[in-house]
Amino acid sequence: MYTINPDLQQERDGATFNPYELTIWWDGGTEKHEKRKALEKLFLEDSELKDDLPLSYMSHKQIYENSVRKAVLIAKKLRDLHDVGELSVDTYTALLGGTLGCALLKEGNPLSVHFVMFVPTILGQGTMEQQITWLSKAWELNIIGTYAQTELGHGTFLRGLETRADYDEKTQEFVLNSPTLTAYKWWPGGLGNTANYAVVVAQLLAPFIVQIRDEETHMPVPGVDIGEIGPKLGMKSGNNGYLGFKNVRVPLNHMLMKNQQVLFDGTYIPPKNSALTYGTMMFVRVVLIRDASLALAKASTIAVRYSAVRRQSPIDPNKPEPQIMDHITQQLKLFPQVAKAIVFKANGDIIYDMYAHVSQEIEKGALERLPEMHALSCCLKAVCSADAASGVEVCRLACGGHGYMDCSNFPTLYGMSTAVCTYEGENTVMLLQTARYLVKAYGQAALNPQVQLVPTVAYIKKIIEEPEFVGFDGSSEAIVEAFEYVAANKIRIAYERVEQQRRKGAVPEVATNRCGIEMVQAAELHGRAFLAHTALTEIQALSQKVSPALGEIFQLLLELYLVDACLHGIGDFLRFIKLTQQDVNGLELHFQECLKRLRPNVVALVDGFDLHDRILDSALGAYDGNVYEKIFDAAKKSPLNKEAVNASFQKYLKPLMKSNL
Ligand SMILES: CCC/C=C/C(=O)SCCNC(=O)CCNC(=O)[C@H](O)C(C)(C)COP(=O)([O-])OP(=O)([O-])OC[C@H]1O[C@@H](n2cnc3c(N)ncnc32)[C@H](O)[C@@H]1OP(=O)([O-])[O-]
Ligand SMILES: Cc1cc2nc3c(=O)[nH]c(=O)nc-3n(C[C@H](O)[C@H](O)[C@H](O)COP(=O)(O)OP(=O)(O)OC[C@H]3O[C@@H](n4cnc5c(N)ncnc54)[C@H](O)[C@@H]3O)c2cc1C
Repeated sequence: MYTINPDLQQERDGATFNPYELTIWWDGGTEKHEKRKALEKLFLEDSELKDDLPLSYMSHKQIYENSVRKAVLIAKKLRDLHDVGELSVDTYTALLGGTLGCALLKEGNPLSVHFVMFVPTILGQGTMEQQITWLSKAWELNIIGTYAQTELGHGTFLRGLETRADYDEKTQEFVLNSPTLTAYKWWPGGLGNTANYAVVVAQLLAPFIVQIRDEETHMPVPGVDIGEIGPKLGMKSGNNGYLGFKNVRVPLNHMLMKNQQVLFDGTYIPPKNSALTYGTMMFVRVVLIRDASLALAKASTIAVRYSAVRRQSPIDPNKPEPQIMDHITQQLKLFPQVAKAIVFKANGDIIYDMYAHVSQEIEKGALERLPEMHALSCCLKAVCSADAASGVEVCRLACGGHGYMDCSNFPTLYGMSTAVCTYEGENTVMLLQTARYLVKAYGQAALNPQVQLVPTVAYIKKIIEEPEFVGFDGSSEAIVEAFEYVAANKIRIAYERVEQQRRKGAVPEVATNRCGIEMVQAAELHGRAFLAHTALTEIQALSQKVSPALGEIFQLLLELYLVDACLHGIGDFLRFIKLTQQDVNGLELHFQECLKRLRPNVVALVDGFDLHDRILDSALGAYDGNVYEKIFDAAKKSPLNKEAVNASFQKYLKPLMKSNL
């Protein structure tokens, strides 16, 4: 019998808005919502896509083989959808890392990098002719590719990559070599045992399409040394691999030549902007902002539902134990994560649209907005992924001991979300990229007050025009303005310290390294100021478009997000703005007031994310809230419970116990 836990039901009955309305916004409209539901039905009800045994009880090899089996089933279904004309970009996204994809292959899909990086690189870096040659084969999965850039010795510093592609004019071929152990490609997803082609980034820092396995036998082609890199913290079925080359020859036209060319006679024509080679990474960084929102939505759904069901420790000694959500410190942990999920979602959508616009301009040869887009995508990728990973961990801790169980799904969620802090550009490195741009922008504005800065950094000029911040009243508008003011001052400090170092004779790179701490702080605050600004404009506008009941909730989430963000950075605010004791008290009380006001609606809010139980895959977070039954059922699946006495008793324990007699 399907019964809903009464505490959870009571929460739902007490909500003041309809979660379905939130779901429709979250999904991007009714049509997209219906498509998502149909897709979930198609994939989640397929018994072949379910795992009988939890992954924790499978071996490394079993996990991989099972993931390939399922990845192929998913790919076949995608092909069927394609044949009936029902395949859209949204479908791909959902199935390759989105919520649905993570439900079907919770530890990663060995074909993800094929779709997320191999195909986009051909699109972004290949000439029209190269696209015609490779794209249909890749879409149809006649070939399976990966993106092999990182090496054992270098991931961040791409100019330090050691893989060589030397041009042989006589045969008009490139010869690929890994001259050292550290030149081996290391990490690419799907490279271990799955892919037979790879985009290989080699010096001259260009992408090459290289066949790495035979199309029939799947044996590595001569001169290629491939393997899988072994177990990792998470993403256990990503099939990350290594790859070395010894005199592997590829034709000249296997170098992807949209942005840079090598002619038959070996003449090299460099790209208009060297960063164009890094285009695929920018695209993925943009997508990762939405992924951060999804990670927080999942984690907060699990922890909020559990906190409505779990009762512990009386608050009033004369009353029964309350739902743990009534401990205010529990609200402190959970509610900001719900608010961040919504704010990151709104930001992710905006950035995605901005990226689409900028990449259209780039296609036409207009590169003016590329640096701005790069700077923004880097710091947002860093800030959102870091907040998502720490938010998932906060939610796990908020579930006490049971949060530590695999069956809570927090270990997997954490493994997946913390990986984002490293891949597609390690977060500190990303912040330093943004900082470099910000410091330059500040310098331009400081030297020439008439200079026009691009919209996302235009606020920097305010502190030059009006060095004093006046009129902080604790409102959302004032917090956003203060955030920009604080960020601008942090950028100013980074700029001034870099200049000081340069005056002392340091070359720019050394000066930047000496000021790295100021630089990352400035970039983080710039990211947070952008998130706050967009949250204000987008969520306020959104509140007007939905029902008054939901509008009120959006406003409340906005306030909660902003006050929480402000209190987290209060040291910086106090440093640059004349806040009084009363102002800070006001912020603290406002924050607590937000928690109190959100309390009756928080279950409905996470219900509004509408995450299917299979997507959550958590004994603690299921819609029905039958937590204890589900924890027990999960424990029963342990192979150690299949026999009353384990063989180790006779073999080891008993002799030990007897020898003590
Ligand atoms: C499912 C998961 C799959 C995971 C897959 C992966 O992880 S795949 C592997 C993922 N791997 C990674 O993510 C590796 C991370 N590493 C990198 O991306 C780069 O090596 C780097 C950006 C750190 C430095 O690069 P560098 O040493 O060549 O550059 P520099 O610092 O000397 O700056 C030179 C100029 O270029 C500019 N610029 C740079 N990038 C871009 C861009 N994308 N766009 C536009 N512009 C860009 C920069 O701002 C600067 O401009 P300025 O100031 O001169 O006007
Ligand atoms: C799960 C996963 C999947 C991946 N998939 C792929 C893939 O499909 N294809 C692929 O090519 N790669 C892939 N990668 C590799 C990934 O892109 C790199 O690991 C990442 O770019 C970081 O590079 P690194 O490992 O060299 O770190 P490092 O650069 O060695 O970082 C180590 C430390 O050094 C610091 N550091 C490095 N440079 C600087 C600097 N300039 N200034 C200040 N600090 C610095 C960093 O901040 C960090 O604290 C994957 C990685 C993971 C974890």
